[in-house]
Amino acid sequence: MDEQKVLSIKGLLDDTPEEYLSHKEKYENSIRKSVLFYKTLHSTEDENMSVDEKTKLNFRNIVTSAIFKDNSPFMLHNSMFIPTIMGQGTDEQREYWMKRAKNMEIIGTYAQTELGHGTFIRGLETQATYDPDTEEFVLHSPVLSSYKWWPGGLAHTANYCIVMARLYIKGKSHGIHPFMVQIRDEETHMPLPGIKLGEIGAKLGFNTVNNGFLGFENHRISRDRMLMKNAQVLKDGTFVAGSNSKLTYGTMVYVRVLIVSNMANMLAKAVTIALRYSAIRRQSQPKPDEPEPQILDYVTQQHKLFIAIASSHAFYMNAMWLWEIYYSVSLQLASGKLDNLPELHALACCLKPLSTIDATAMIEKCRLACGGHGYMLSANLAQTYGLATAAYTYEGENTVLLLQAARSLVKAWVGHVKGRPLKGTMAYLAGDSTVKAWDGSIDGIIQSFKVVAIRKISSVVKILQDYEKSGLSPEDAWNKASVFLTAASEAHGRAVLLSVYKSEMDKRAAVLSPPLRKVLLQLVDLYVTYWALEKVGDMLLYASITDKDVDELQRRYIELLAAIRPNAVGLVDAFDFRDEILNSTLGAYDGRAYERLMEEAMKSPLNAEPVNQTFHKYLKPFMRGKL
Ligand SMILES: CC(C)(COP(=O)(O)OP(=O)(O)OC[C@H]1O[C@@H](n2cnc3c(N)ncnc32)[C@H](O)[C@@H]1OP(=O)(O)O)[C@@H](O)C(=O)NCCC(=O)NCCSC(=O)/C=C/CCCCCCCCCCCCC(=O)O
Ligand SMILES: Cc1cc2nc3c(=O)[nH]c(=O)nc-3n(C[C@H](O)[C@H](O)[C@H](O)COP(=O)(O)OP(=O)(O)OC[C@H]3O[C@@H](n4cnc5c(N)ncnc54)[C@H](O)[C@@H]3O)c2cc1C
Repeated sequence: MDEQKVLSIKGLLDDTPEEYLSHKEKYENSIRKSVLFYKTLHSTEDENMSVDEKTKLNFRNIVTSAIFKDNSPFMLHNSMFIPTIMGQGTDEQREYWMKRAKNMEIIGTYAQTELGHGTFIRGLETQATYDPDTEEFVLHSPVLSSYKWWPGGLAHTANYCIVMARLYIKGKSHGIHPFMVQIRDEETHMPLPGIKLGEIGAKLGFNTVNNGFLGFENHRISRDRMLMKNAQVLKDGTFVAGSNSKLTYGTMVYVRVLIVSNMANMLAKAVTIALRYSAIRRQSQPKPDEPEPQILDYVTQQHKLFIAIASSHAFYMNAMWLWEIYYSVSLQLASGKLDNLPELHALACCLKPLSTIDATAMIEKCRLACGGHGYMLSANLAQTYGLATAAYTYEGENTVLLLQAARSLVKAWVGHVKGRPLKGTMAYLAGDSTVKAWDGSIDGIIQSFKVVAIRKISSVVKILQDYEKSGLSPEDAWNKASVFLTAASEAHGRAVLLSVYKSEMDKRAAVLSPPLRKVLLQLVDLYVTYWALEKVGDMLLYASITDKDVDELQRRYIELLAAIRPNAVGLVDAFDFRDEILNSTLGAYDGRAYERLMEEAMKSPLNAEPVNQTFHKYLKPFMRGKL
């Protein structure tokens, strides 16, 4: 977005420090900013969102997620409401609803999770009962646990939403399907009859996303409000099943792919803040006759921060790679070819968890690396953590997704043992898993991660088979082995993250200037070496690493930190975040952290007066023994 647009947005926003607003004021301020922002953003977009509308949407998501500290109440409109219309609507439904949604004539959200169910979609209780006499669906929330609970923007912002409900026809359940439901009057914004709406309350973060609850009391919608691309209900109530019931879960796969790039973005913001602050902060005096050094010169500080730079690059490369796979599978699905969907699902179920686990931990490490000032809300590290850690849970809780990936890995391995060929990102499982001697090169270490994954998958399959031989049901065997099933998925995910980061960088290296190539490949080396040391137990067990090899790896790691140090500030400047986007007293480009901390402190309402009224009301009588 060009300079003028950003500046005009900044001017339009005219931000008041959200930290001192009430819960209600925060929401109202966020609506004000969102409206102004989208008005400006909208005018910069190609009106005919071309073929790859999702890429354009991703752009809008990127900027939206970046410009709001706690995210916008419009977030779900772009990230799930519109993608669901695109992915689940018939051509005519897309034609009608996409126009209204893209022009912001309506604001939508995605209501799937209920008070009683989030992970187990097949357990959702919201009912959509077809009435052939009136050709309508009757939406009903039979019990409290069936209330929709969590959807962003649902409480007071959206006037439409996609409701994932259980379809009943003549008393028979036909599974979960998407329904377009108007929830508020377009003129008065009052909830429509038979619809209960409200906000779910204050949260760890996301406090301006307006997460809400929704209950139905026999609310009727016309038949054409069921999004019928993947399954249909005819006028007479005949149900026409789709080619694969999981196609209705398509939006979740899309968002999981989006989250990997979002984690790259979040982590880049946090490490920009922490690293710039580490360059201006001076502390302690290791050498008596020298001035206090920049804390960035402490190797422990480099250890905390440089991996975050490399991880952001790794997530970004993996996200772009995964996005390509998503895009090609989407085109295949559109032509009825489903056989690559399981692999895409398994990949998303690995990379979304690993990127959120790593990003959450590393963003927290960035905060901790900034001492007391990192604890200030004005540093914008706590809020960034709050946004990232939410992604551990939403869009499929990480444990559950890793178990989903394990399901695919176990099936692939069992098939391989029976002679079925492996393909795509699991083809390496057919490779030789015996490591004669440790190979400390980048490719050698990546190969060792693949061996670790092969060995973990094969051993957990053996555990499962032994449990079943002992008489346990497959479900009980699965549950008993589940800790090591998630470990096998993580190992597979690590192998994918490392090999894709390396191969994607190799592709780009050829067009980079030699100095830039050198620095970026140092980050690849740092990433691979860091994880080899983090997973040294696995390397000892499965990859024949010796104590001498570990010693060499540690020395290489230390040298890499030293090599990256001169370019560290340049590497975070290269993320090119404007101060308005970083929104941080510690991370501003000019390095005036202390002045900004003081400026922000003076905005505290408590500083409006030298003596607070509680002195005369409470303190003074208390201290005088007169209370
Ligand atoms: C998968 C489950 C956990 C289990 O479902 P179940 O029905 O029990 O299925 P199983 O029996 O286990 O498996 C059956 C088979 O189906 C296959 N399967 C399952 N799911 C899928 C799928 N999605 N696709 C394809 N296939 C699937 C499975 O492999 C089995 O196959 P087989 O039998 O082995 O052959 C399921 O219940 C589940 O998915 N649960 C999770 C629920 C969930 O994800 N909920 C999400 C609700 S919406 C939400 O949380 C929204 C949150 C807010 C989102 C905000 C978005 C922000 C994005 C970022 C914005 C900014 C971006 C900026 C970008 C940048 O910064 O760059
Ligand atoms: C900030 C935020 C925004 C959200 N926005 C939306 C939204 O816009 N729309 C929407 O529909 N939803 C939204 N959600 C809801 C989110 O999708 C759910 O919270 C998530 O799917 C997890 O479901 P749950 O909360 O019911 O937890 P549960 O499914 O009850 O899981 C709780 C715990 O039980 C464990 N567990 C559950 N099942 C299994 C299993 N099979 N095996 C092993 N362990 C298991 C999990 O590991 C988890 O730790 C949002 C959530 C958050 C935090």
